Amino acid sequence: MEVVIVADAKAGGELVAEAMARLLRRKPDALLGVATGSTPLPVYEALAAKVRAGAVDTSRARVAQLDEYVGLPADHPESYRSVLRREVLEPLGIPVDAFLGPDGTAEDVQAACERYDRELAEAGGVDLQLLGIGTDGHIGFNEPCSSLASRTRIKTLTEQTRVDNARFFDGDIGQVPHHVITQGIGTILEARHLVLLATGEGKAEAVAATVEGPVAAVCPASALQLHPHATVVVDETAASELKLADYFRHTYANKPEWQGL
Ligand SMILES: N[C@@H]1[C@@H](O)[C@H](O)[C@@H](COP(=O)(O)O)O[C@@H]1O
Repeated sequence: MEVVIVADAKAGGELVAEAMARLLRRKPDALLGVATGSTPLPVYEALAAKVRAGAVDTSRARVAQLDEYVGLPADHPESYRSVLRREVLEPLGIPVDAFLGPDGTAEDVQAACERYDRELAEAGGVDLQLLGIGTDGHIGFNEPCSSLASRTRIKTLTEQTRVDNARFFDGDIGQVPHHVITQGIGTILEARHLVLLATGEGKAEAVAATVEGPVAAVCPASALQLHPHATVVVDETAASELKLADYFRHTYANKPEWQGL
C-alpha cells in the first residue's frame, strides 16, 4: 500500500484527478469506479477542469457506481445515481449510457446485486476505483464487520452513517434510508487500482486503522492492505494519527517520477 500525504483537499483532488487523466490517456475507454460523498468532489472538479482545458478526453470513458440507497427512486436528487449524474457524468461530458449502477428500486434486490456484479465483470472490470472512507472505516457502504470476501449485496446502515449522511437530506435523519446496495469488499478488491482519498480530522482514526491496523472486518477499509495496487491519499489532518507519517513522506518525496500513483 502506498500512502501519500498532501497539504490539503485541493492538492489531493489534483493528484487523484491526474492519476485518472493518465489512465484515460493510456486507455480512453477505461472504467472508472466513482464514489459519492464530499471527499471526492475536488477530484471531479480537477478532472473536469482538465477536460475543459483539452488535457484529457473523457468521451469514451465509462463510469461504475459503488453503492446506492435502496428504495429511493432513481430520479430522487439524493439517489447516488442522480448525485453521480450531477457531479461526475455531466461535468465530465460522459454519456448516461456509459454508466453502470445497481438498481436500488428492484423488487428482487438480491438478483439486482448479482446482476451488477456480472455487469462489472462483463465490462472488463473496474480500472481505477476511487473510494472515500466513513468515520467508522466503511468503504462503499460496507459497514464494520462486513465480510472481506463479500460481493455486491444489500446492507443495513449503522446509526452513525445515517447521522453522517443526514446532511444530504435537509439534516433530517428520518429521510435517510436504512438499507443500501453496495459493491462487496471482494468486488471492490477486483478493481485494478484502488485509490482511497480521505481529508479532514474526522477521518484520522479510520485512516490509522486502515493503514497501520490489522486487516480486520471491523475496519472494512483495512482490506486495502490485501490489494497489490492500493494508494491512500490523505491530507495532513487525516494523516495526523499515522505513526509512520514521516516514512510515508520520505518514500513519496523520493519516488521516481515515472512511477505515477
Ligand atoms: N457511501 C458513501 C461512501 O462511499 C463515502 O466514502 C462516505 C464518506 O463520505 P464523505 O466523503 O462525505 O465523508 O459516505 C458514504 O457513506
